[in-house]
Amino acid sequence: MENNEILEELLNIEVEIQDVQEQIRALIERQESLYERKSELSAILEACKESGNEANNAASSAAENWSGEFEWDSEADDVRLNVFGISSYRANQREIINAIMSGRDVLVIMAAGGGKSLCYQLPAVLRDGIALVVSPLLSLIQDQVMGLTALGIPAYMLTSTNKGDEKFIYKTLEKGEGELKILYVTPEKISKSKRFMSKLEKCHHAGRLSLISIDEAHCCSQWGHDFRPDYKSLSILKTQFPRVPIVALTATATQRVQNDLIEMLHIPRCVKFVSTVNRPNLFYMVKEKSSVGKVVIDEIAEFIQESYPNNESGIVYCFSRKECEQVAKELRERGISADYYHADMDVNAREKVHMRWSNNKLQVAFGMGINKPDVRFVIHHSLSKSMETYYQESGRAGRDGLPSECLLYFRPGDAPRQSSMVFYENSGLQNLYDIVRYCLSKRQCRRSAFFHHFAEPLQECNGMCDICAFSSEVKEVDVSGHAKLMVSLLQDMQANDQRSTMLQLVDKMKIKQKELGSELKREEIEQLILHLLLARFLKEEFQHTPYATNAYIAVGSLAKQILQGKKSVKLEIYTEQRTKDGVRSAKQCLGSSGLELKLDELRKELSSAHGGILPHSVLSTEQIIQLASQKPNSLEQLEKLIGKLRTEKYGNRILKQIEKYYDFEPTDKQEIDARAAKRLKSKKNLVIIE
Ligand SMILES: Nc1ncnc2c1ncn2[C@@H]1O[C@H](COP(=O)(O)OP(=O)(O)OP(=O)(O)O)[C@@H](O)[C@H]1O
Ligand SMILES: [Mg+2]
Repeated sequence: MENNEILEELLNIEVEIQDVQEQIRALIERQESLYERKSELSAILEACKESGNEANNAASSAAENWSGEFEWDSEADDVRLNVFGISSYRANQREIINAIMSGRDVLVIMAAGGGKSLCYQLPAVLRDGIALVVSPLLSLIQDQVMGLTALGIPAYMLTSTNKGDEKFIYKTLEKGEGELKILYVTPEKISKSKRFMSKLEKCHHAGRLSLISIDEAHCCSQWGHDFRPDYKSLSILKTQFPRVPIVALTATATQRVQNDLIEMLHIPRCVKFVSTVNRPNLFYMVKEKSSVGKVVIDEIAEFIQESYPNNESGIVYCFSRKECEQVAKELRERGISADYYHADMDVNAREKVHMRWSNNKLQVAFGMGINKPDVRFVIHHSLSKSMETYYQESGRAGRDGLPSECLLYFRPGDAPRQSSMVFYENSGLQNLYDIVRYCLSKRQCRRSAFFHHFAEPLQECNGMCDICAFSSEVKEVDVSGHAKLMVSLLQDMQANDQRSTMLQLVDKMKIKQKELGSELKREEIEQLILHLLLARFLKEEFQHTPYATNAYIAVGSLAKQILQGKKSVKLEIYTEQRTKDGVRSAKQCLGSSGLELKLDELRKELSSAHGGILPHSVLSTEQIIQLASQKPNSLEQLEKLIGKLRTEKYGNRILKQIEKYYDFEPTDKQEIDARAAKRLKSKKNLVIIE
C-alpha cells in the first residue's frame, strides 16, 4: 500500500469514527429521554391506580381525607367569603388548605390562575403567628402585598428600598408586637441576609412562625424551566424550622422536577396535590407568520381591534428588547395604546410603570405570575424557547377563568434565532425542538400536545384550539427526493469547508430543486429543514462572533438513512389557505351589557379613590358579570355574592349604580351602551414583553 492510500484510509476511518460517535451520542440522548418518559408514565399509572383505589375505598384513611370535616371549616368559610370575597372553592383548594391547617408539608401543582395564592393566604390568616412567603420577583410580591392590604390583611415585604418597613418587620419578628400576618421575601433574603435569618429564628423560637410558603417552586430545580440559584438555599428552611409546615407551589413540574423539589426542600412526607395543566377557558392557536414584518403587525393590530374593541387587556411577547420597542411603536402607530416592559429598564422606571399600572393610568401586565386576572389575549410575536415557557406565558391569559385567547405567530426562520440563544442550556435545543414540533403540527390538537408534554391523561378540547375548531384539509406530500437533495447539498458544502444558515440553504435549494421537476415553495423548504432537524437527519451548529452567535445547518447523525433512501420524508400542507376569519374571538367578557360597563367604570373610580388599589381588588370581572345578571337590590343579597368586607366598603355605591342603571329609559340604556363602547374603542391596553 502506498503511503497516500494509507493516509486516505486513515482519514476515512477517522471521519467514520466521528460519525459513529455522533450516532452513539444521539442514541444515548434518546435513551435518556426515553427513561425519563418511562418514569413519568409509570408515575401516571401509579396515580391512576391510587385514585382508583381511593374511589373504591373512599374512607379508608380518615386522616388523609382532606375533603372531610375539620374544626376550622366554618371559620375558613367565613374568611373565604367575607375577607377574600370568594364565593366557593375551586378544585383542590379546600383540600390543600385542610392539609396545611393540619400541619402537613404540601406540594401543590396547579395550573396558572388556578388559585394557588388562596391556598396559603387563607391558612396564613387562620393560623396564629406570621406566615413567610418566598417569591422570586419583586413586582409579583408588590402586587400580592397591595392586594392583601386592600383586603385589610396585614401583609408586608422586605426590600432594601423601604427602611421604615424593615425596622417594623424586624421588631415584629423579634418581639411579636406589631400586626403582621404575611411576610413576603425574595429568596436572596434567605440566602444572603444573616440578620433576617436570625430574626426569623427568634420568631420561630417564640412559636410565632405559622407556615412557610414557597411560590413558583419550580425555580428550585435545575431541571425546571426557570432555575434560580438562590432558591437552592431554601433547603435550610426545613432543617432550621422542622415543625413549621412548608407549602411549595408551582404551575408546572414534571415528575423529575417534583422529585427534585421534595428532595431539595426536605419534605419527603409531604401531601401532594397535582391538578391538571388543562386551562379549558384558553383558546390556543398557531398562525403562520409572514416574513414581512409590517404584515405581521397589521394582522395583530386588526385582530386586537376586531376582537377586543372594549379596552380588554392583552400581552404581546417578542423575541428581543429591540423587537419589543419596535412592535410597541408600530402598534401605537395603528392606534393601539401599547407599552413595553423588559429587563433593561432600571428599577425606578419599572416601579413607575408598576405604579401607573396599579393606578389604572396604564393597564399593563408583566412579570412572572403577575396578579392581573383579566388578561384576555396573549400574542406571541415569536415562539418561546420551550413548551413550559409557552405554557406559562400564554397562561397569563384568562386567570379569572373567563374565555381568553393565545395566539402564536410562527415562521421557521424564527427557530434558529432562538436556538442560538438556548443551545448552551441544559437540554435547551431539545426543549426548543419540542415547541417547534408543536408549531409545525397541523393535525394534533394543541391541548393534547400539552397533555402529552406534561405526561397527563388526555382530556376533551371542546373545540378550544385551532386544530379542533377549524376543519382545514391537510394533505401529505412525499418530499424524500428534496430531503436527499438537501442532505447531499450540505455534504458537498461541508466537504468544501462551507457553512450555510437556514436562509442560505433555502436559497440554494430553490435553485437546486429544479433538477427534481417538483418545486417546493420557500416556506415549504423552511418547514422541511425543521422536520429534518427534529428527526436528526440534520443538525444545528453554532459559531460565535464578537457580536452574536450564528446558527448553521449541518448534516445530522442519522443523515445516512436519507441518503440511502431508507426513510421517506413527508410534509403536511394545508390544501386551502386558512383565512383570517379562522381567528375565533373569545366571548367578549365585559361589555355584553351596559350595566357591566357601568360597574367596570365604578370599580375603576373606587380603586383610585381607595389609594390606587388594583381595580380587580374592588370587584373581579367574574363578580361584575354575576352582579349584572343577578342584580342584587339589598346589602344582604350583595353580601352573599361578594362577601362582607367588599359590601361594607363599596356596597352602597354598587347598589346605587345598579338602581340608577335600571331607572334609565330603554333608549338611554342603548345610548349608554353605544357611548361606552365608543369611548372604550379609542383606548387599548397592551404591554409588549421580551
Ligand atoms: N375559588 C375561587 N373562586 C374565584 N376566583 C378565585 C378563586 N380562587 C382564586 N381566584 C382568583 O383567581 C385568580 C388567580 O389566582 P392566583 O393568583 O392565586 O393564581 P395562581 O394559581 O397563583 O396562578 P399563577 O401560577 O399564574 O401565579 C385571582 O384573581 C384570584 O382572586
Ligand atoms: Mg401565583
